[in-house]
Amino acid sequence: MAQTILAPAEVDERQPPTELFRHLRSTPGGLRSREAARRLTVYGPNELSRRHVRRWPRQLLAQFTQPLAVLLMVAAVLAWFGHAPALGLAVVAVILLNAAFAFVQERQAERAVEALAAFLPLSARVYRDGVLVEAPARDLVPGDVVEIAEGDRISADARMIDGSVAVDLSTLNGESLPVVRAADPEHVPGPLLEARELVFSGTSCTAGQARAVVTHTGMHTEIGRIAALSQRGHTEPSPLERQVRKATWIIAAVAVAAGVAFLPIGVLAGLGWAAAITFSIGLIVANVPEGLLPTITLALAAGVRELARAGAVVKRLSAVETLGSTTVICTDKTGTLTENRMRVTRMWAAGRERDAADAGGDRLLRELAAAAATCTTAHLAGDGTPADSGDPTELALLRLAATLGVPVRAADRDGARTTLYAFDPRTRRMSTVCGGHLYVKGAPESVIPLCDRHLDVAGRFAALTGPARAEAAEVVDRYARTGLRVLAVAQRVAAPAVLNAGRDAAESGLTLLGLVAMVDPPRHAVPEAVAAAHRAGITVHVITGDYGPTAAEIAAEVGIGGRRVVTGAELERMSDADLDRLLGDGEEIVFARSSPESKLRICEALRSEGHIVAMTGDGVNDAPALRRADIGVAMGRSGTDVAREAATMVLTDDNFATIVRAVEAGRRVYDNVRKFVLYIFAHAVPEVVPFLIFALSGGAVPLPLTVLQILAIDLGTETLPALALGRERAEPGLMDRPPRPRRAGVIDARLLWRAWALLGITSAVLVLAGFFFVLWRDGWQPGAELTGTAYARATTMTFAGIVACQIGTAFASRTDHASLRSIGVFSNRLLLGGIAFELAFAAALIYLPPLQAVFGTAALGAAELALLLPFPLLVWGVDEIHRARRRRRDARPEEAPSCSFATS
Ligand SMILES: Nc1ncnc2c1ncn2[C@@H]1O[C@H](COP(=O)(O)OP(=O)(O)OP(=O)(O)O)[C@@H](O)[C@H]1O
Repeated sequence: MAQTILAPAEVDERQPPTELFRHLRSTPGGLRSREAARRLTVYGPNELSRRHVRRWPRQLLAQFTQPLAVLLMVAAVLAWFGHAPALGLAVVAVILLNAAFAFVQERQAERAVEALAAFLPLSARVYRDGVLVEAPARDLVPGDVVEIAEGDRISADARMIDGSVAVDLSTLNGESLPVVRAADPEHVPGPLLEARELVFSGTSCTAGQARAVVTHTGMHTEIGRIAALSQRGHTEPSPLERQVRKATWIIAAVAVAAGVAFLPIGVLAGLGWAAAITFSIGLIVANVPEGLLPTITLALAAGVRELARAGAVVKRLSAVETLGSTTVICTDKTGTLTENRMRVTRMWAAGRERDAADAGGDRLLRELAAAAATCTTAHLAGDGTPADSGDPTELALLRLAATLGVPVRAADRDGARTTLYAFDPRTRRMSTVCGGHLYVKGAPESVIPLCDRHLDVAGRFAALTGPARAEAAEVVDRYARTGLRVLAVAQRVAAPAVLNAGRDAAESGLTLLGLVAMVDPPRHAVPEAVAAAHRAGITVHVITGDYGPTAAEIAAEVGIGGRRVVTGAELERMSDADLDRLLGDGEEIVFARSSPESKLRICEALRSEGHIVAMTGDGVNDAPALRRADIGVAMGRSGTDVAREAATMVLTDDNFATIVRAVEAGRRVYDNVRKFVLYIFAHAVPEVVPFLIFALSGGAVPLPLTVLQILAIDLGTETLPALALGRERAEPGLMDRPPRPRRAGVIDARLLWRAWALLGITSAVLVLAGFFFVLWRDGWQPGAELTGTAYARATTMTFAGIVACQIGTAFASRTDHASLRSIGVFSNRLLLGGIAFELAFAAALIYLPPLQAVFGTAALGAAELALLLPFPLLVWGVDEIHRARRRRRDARPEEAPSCSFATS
């Protein structure tokens, strides 16, 4: 069919469908795939090309206007005027290096988030070669005929050709109320966005089902024309980043205060103004933690990337840290705890019960299976679609009918159907009308009350009396208690006009044909994941549309909670205060037959109690609860596009176990941020104390460290080990701790105590010991002048001492609680590499003559090196003992932290 195609702008979507098809050279059966492929090369992929705004120059420039950079610039200028041009140049180098470092890290973080889009490709159901297939939305072309159903994101501008849908147009016009769109065979004038017969790319379908022919794709769609929408949104800093920014400021203020305070002290100690100014500046530059923020952003981005690989795509960097403090997970049952692979195992009709495998010989059970299979819209593989498509419950019914020898072919079923009353999650039933027959299937409590007749033991129609109802109810409960999902199937024979007249009129006076019960086994990784969540102090509630006893049994099989079941009706009657009390008990609850509104209500109640809530959902109506939860979790496979858009995290494997893995990753990232903050903070004490000694001795002790040596440590030797700490693996016991309280700061008193008091003071003592050792060997007397190589060797020893101590600090920082042995001394290869770099850098500074000249260093001899050798071990050892004592204290029962939110 090689022919010319209209340019996109020439397609008039308002003309009647027959003309539109002619213009688009298509048919209601869609395009052939060869033709679609040809059009794809002509029109290009159906995606919004980002306007290529060059952002990087602005981003790079922004690095230099950061307040901390400005502070450093002031320092550089002061150094210049203070006759210390070398220091001035060094500070400029620091500014440049920092800006480059931050810029690269920010770009990497941005890319990590952008790359996630590839994990969540949008797809569309489109007719190709007359068959309905699922294709990537980017492959849609004008002329394609697509099917649109509840929960779909509409991926191209299209004109409806049959059916009707409710559409949420808020992305185009800001209106949040859905509007109804339906096919219209006429030419309809009026404003484009208000046209009743058109649907637009970027909007979503909230109800109904329809077919439509694509008129515009990619940048030719309405949304493509709205240029602003194709630009990237502004990313908010995460709470962790905000906290760290605040802490950075506090530390910068302390550094400046210390620097300024040093000035008069230095002068009084006989340093002279120029040297004192140089020193103040050095102190400030060294202690302003410039690289902290970008490093944290990068750690979060690394977490995002790793989570995506594990099957959890998060859309915001901040979600990673929120995940780590999750206290409650509210999960669906079907597909999340279970495999969503249903198989009918038991059947009941006319007082007879059979295993599905043995039911083939029973006429009534075969008729029951055929009726249930007729009341479906799913497709088995090879029957109109290449793979199974549709609701797993319906696929199970289609398979059952085929096994019992009464297969229902999709083409016959759809051809005979005159009306479809789609599955309504509120009433929990669906019906189809074929001529004079109505077939209904759904939750037994929904279907049986509409029945007034049933098949009696002899297979004749009889009134559905009280005892017969009681018998059916008893069977339902008995099946449900073993974890089976039970559906009731009913029919009605009446005049087609009555059955097609509307749902309420049609679904009454039904005849109960029987019950089918299906297994949906729990996913095998779930019990272990639930146990892990419990050890981590996380409560798991199940919120499901399924029947109470079924849900309670599945919950019990995977290890969730007591057997407290609250039905949707009970929840509706419950006051807010009662709900708070119920949730406050800490008991795990199964909310059965619940509605999307109850999800929202439970979420609100938990959040108001201070919980951090992760909530799963897959339907259109779940979107508000997903938005409201701290972490809205949508299903990548079975969920609707609408739920995926509302969620913060999308599970590409729909598996509960992945949520728990994501919580663990969140905790680990947060822990690692603390690790490198600890490491970076610890050096402050051994750098500052020597100056205090110099100042307090009134200059009797020479200044133990030069400014450039400080800069070499903070901006040279330490950088790689700090980054490597951000990549530490999870510490043992990470998931045995209770969740971090919502308000806990990343930099707390314990961290500061460990950094400054424990690691810092130990290092300072060792460093000074090294310094005095060199002085003593040189026969120095207090108050005596030290010059030349002797002084250079002494300061070099301080420099090398700090480097050696920081190696010990790096190993100590690797764990928060656990012993180093439990994680393996050599398990962080990056850190080993970082330390090797640190040693090589330090050695170059100490032994290479050109660098000696710049940094005022001198070669150290064997005795000095021998003295330095135990420093790392001593620093690490002190911290190891501290952690061991803490572990012992935590293990004492009366002081052990509670591992369960319930009992805390
Ligand atoms: N395709 C269907 N046709 C008729 N009834 C159905 C269909 N699917 C589900 N039901 C009935 O509606 C009930 C609720 O289904 P719904 O899809 O809301 O929740 P669910 O899949 O059981 O569980 P979850 O909320 O955990 O995903 C089911 O228990 C079943 O009785």
